[in-house]
Amino acid sequence: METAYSMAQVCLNEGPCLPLEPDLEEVMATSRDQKELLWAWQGWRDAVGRQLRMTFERYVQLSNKAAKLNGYQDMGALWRSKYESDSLQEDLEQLFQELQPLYLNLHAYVRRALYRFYGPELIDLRGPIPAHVLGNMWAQSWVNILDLALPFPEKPPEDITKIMQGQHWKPEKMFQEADKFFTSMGMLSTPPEFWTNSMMERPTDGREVECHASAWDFYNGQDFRIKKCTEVTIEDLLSIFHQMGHIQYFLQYKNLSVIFRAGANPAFEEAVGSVVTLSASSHKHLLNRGLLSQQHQDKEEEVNFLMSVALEKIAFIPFAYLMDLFRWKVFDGTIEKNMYNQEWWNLRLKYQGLCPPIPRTEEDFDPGAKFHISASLPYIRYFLSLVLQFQFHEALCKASGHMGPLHRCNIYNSKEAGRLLEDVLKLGSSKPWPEVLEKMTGETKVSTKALMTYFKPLLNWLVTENVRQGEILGWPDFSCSFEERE
Ligand SMILES: O=C(CCC(O)(O)[C@H](Cc1ccccc1)NC(=O)c1ccccc1)N[C@@H](Cc1ccccc1)C(=O)O
Ligand SMILES: [Zn+2]
Repeated sequence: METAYSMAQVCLNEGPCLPLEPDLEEVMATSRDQKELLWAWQGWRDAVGRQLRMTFERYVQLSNKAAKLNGYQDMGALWRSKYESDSLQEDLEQLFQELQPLYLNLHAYVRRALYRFYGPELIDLRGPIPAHVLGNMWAQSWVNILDLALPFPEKPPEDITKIMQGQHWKPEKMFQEADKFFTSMGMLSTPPEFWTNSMMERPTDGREVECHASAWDFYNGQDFRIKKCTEVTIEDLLSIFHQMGHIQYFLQYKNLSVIFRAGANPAFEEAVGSVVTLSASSHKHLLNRGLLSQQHQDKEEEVNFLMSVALEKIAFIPFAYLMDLFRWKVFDGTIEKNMYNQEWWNLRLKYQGLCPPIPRTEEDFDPGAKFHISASLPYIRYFLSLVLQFQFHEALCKASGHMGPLHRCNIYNSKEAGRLLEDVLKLGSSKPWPEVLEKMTGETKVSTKALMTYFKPLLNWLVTENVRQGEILGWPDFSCSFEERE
């Protein structure tokens, strides 16, 4: 399934066939022609999802067999056991409910912005949003339609990708930039092997590679690598920070017994790189690194900035939650194989407030169009990481002596924050993760408080704006309409 996903392409009538990275993702990110977006969206699902369906059915059977032979109810139970909690699903639902007001306000606001651009024939102001116009192949991040959803369009942010390309950034420099962030905090730098053994660009010698980024620990205390088909964009720079967070964890726990060379739990592994990205994407840091020229941000520019972070992080919440809600139900038999696609879209409607842009059938297998489903990679780790990374950010900012709003904090150069983060990462998985969380934040429970604090100024603005527009929160018109569109 993973190979089929990594090799899939969508062919133009006459002319080239386009791979997902960078071509189809570029179309989904930049096209404002809903027919072109539909072509890429449907083409990818025809090329990947449909092909994986039969294999996925067999994969479910074999996975459950393996899980049962290892004493678990089903594979979903085995995946959840990694978090060592007998109230995991209830705790996750609680976190999701706490974040709903933020998501519903963002959804209503973005729906209005898309209505303004695409019109009433595509957008129903009381209904779900079609999944192909959100700027991302899976509608998991909406940051690429910031231009359509900018609160103060007369004060557009600088285009960092253009600035990077204008400064002739190369992939290696992007990796050095991320490495420098960690060393600026007094943390560990990558060994020479990293720079010779990593694959930082898609090979041009014809080798077919899996382009979805990943970081690898070779468990010999010396060999650590990243594999990524890097493009010179701000999105890829931030993705590299995420990958270098995995590498930093490897470096910090490399002297532990091999059994403990892992994150405190899978969400901790994902949160490390993402927490550094919160600082790296701050206006202060990008200015300091010469990627922005505008000195200060006024109130309105700050709302614009918070909107860009929310389009990345808040839009992600329901997607990251439903990915394993779906798979847990497939593994425990609640979702039978002849209902995979309709149940997938039921969850996409219920949690994300999205509709497919065209009718879907059980010939399709749309979940398979996402890497982690084809690669059998659990996803709830990213949902939990989203909450954790703001809890970590708050703790590290406090350690660095930051005063003022959380969204203005940048822990670059902070040796105090570096020491706190090091002390936590050095533990690997040698302590129960609530103890590790307590060492970092003083709390033993995952809490949405820090995330809500970070976005408070934006939520205030969103609520005011949505009330002013008379928006309906949610999607009472829950049917997905497919009337023919020119
Ligand atoms: O998939 C990723 C990044 C890849 C990864 O770094 O999480 C990678 C996934 C992977 C790929 C192949 C084999 C195994 C895992 N994870 C790692 O490289 C990794 C994971 C655990 C320990 C060490 C490395 N991010 C998710 C979610 C995400 C995260 C952050 C920002 C945006 C979106 C996505 O793109 O949907
Ligand atoms: Zn990761």
